[in-house]
Order: sequence, then structure tokens, then C-alpha cells
Amino acid sequence: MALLKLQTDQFRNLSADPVTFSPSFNLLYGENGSGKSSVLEAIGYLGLGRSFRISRHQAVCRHGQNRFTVFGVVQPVVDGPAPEHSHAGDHHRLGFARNIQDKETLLRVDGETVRGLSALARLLPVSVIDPGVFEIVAGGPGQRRQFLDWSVFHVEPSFASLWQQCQRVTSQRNQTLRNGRLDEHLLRVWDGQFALLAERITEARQSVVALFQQAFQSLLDEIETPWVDGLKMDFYPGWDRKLSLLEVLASHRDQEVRMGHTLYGPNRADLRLRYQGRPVAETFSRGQQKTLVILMKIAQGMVLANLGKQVTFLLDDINAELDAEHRAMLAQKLYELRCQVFVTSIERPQPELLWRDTIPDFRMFHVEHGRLSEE
Ligand SMILES: Nc1ncnc2c1ncn2[C@@H]1O[C@H](COP(=O)(O)OP(=O)(O)OP(=O)(O)O)[C@@H](O)[C@H]1O
Repeated sequence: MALLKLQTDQFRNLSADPVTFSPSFNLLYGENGSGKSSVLEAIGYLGLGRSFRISRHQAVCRHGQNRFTVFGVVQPVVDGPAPEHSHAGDHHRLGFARNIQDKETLLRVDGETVRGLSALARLLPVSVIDPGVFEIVAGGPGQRRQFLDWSVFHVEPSFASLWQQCQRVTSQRNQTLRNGRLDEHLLRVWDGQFALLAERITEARQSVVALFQQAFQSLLDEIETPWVDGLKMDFYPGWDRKLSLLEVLASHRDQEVRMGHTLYGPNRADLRLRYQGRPVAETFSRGQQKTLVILMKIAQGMVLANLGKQVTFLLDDINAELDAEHRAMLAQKLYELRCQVFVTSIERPQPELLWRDTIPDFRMFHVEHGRLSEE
């Protein structure tokens, strides 16, 4: 799916005028503070249910207002000429509204209220590449887990509900661990449920890691980098798989009671990146880390593209982070994968510098005071 129409109400400084986008590339440029990132942030709300810049919904609601909405129309992208008759059924209308005072979120798909964010997220897989993205390599395991789980969510339909159940059981288990007098019987009940969910989550993650590694390897085969050979990417499920999770939990009971929370299980999973046996974060230069993250993001797009799903990439403010060669490589690959892409920049972009070979269909927008004018 690609986002073809966007309309917001009381979202940061954005005007309420509807905007029509290209299913391919959209280039947004404008001065600092004009509203470019806010456009990408609004798109992100439809695919992620939150801002990719800040955790509080309140921050995006126009100052002095109590409610904001984001509305979008998504449509599958067909290769070649558009079909003669496009059916209304091909489109989906997505809506996200948040009342700040009541802390209530209203989600709608095709006019119907839906309960979970996944109904929206499935229709618009959004992947963000902004200056913070490099934390996937440089940051802790949580960043990589989030990165991995984004693909798992889009590939394995049962994952969202499994993960939700696992979060609930983990929180009950943590409460029991923290309880002054340990209820060993109750803890065993939670352990049993936790271990079952952990198995299913780990299976789902492992199968997606296999697809991801395949895509990543084929990408590495195409490019020339001196570090390709020594690089290893291993999935750590959150405990030593030579033992069952139940065994691990039983043998670390005292430690977990002392800490008051769950120390082993899928909530500790990681995608371990090593170069010649050492963590990449310790050995790679900043530039090498950036290249690696970009390749990982492209590989993630490949995994979904191979399953017939189109990813919408939001490239926010990356000119200062990536040199022209890397930007071109990224744009070229995303074009080949038929991804929808939004790129922001301060200067008016020069499309001929963005792509190596063909210049795809694109739309260019000048952003001024929260208003987009197409050029
Ligand atoms: N809640 C809000 N209500 C009203 N205006 C806001 C709100 N939050 C931010 N703004 C304003 O909206 C404008 C848009 O900011 P945004 O970050 O989207 O700009 P940008 O074009 O991406 O800028 P830069 O190039 O500096 O990153 C800014 O001028 C900011 O002061």
C-alpha cells in the first residue's frame, strides 16, 4: 500500500488542506521550522500509531487545542499502467484521532472504529530513517528488538497478539517476583504461560531473521565494502537455547527475586552484530555503522517486498548524516523495491543527483508555514 492522500487537523503547524502524494517518491523541502518533519510525523501516526520523534501525543497537538486528527487514503501499488477500472474496494481510509484531555484515541479503518493499532499498521508499513536510526547499531538491544519486531509484525500475523499476551504475563510475573513473600506456586503458573508464549514468539522471530539474513546477504553480495567478510549477525532469543526457558528461570530464581523483574525470555532478545568477533558498536567507525544501518533497513524493505508488501519509507533530515553516494544507493534500492518514499531537505533537491540511473516518478513539494505546494 502507498499513502496517496493525507489530511490533518490541529497537527503541529500543519494546514488542514488535503495533500495528494506520489506512490513512488515525494520530495519535501523548506526552511527550518516550516513543517517538513511534521508531515512525515503525521504519516508515521497512521502506520505506527505514535510519533517517531516524541513519546507524548500532546506534543503534536496544535498549541492551545485539545484534539488532533490524521486521516489518510492508502492504495495498493500496481506495476505498469494503472488498471482501467480501479475499485473503491482497493482503497482504505485510515483515521487516527486523539483527545489530549481525556487521553482517548479513536482509530478508524474505512469508516469503522477499530480497537487495535495493528489494523492501521498492517495497511501502511512505515519505516523511518532519521538521525536517530543509527541507534539500531550503536544503541542497546531494545533498539534492535524493535527493529526486528517491526518485520515480524508485518510478516507473521499472529505476532502482535502473542507479544501483547507476553507483555501481560511478564508484568504479572514481575509483580509476583516483587511481592514480599514469594508465592512459588503462582510464580510457576506464570513461568508456564511465559515459556509457552516465549517459544511461539521465538519461532516467529527466528523465521523472520532467516528471511532477513537472506535479504541482507544478497545485498552485501552486490556492494563493495571491505568489512563484508568478518560481519556476523546472530539472533539471541533472550536465554541460552541449549536449555529450556523453564530451566533457565528455575536456576535464576534468586537472582530474579533480588532484581524484582524478569531477566530471561523474549523481552531480552537481541540481534547481535559482530565484526571479527567483537560488537560492531565497538569496532565500526560512525560512517561504517551508518552504512550498516542503511543496508539493514533496505534488507527489511526487501523482506516485505518479497511478500508483496510495499513499505513507506520516511527519510527525515538525513542529508547531514549520509553522504551523496549513500543517499544515491539508498534511493536507488528503494526505487528498485517499489517502495513509497518521503524525503525532507532544507535545500530544493536536485532529482538528477538523487538517483543513479532512471529518475522515477516523483512529486516535489515546497513546505512553507505548514502548507505544502506542489511544484
Ligand atoms: N504543537 C505544536 N503546535 C503548533 N506549532 C508547533 C507545534 N509543535 C511544533 N510546532 C511548530 O511547527 C513547526 C514545524 O516544525 P518541524 O519540525 O516540522 O519543521 P521542519 O520543517 O522539519 O524543520 P527543520 O528543518 O528545522 O527540521 C515549527 O515551527 C514548530 O515551532
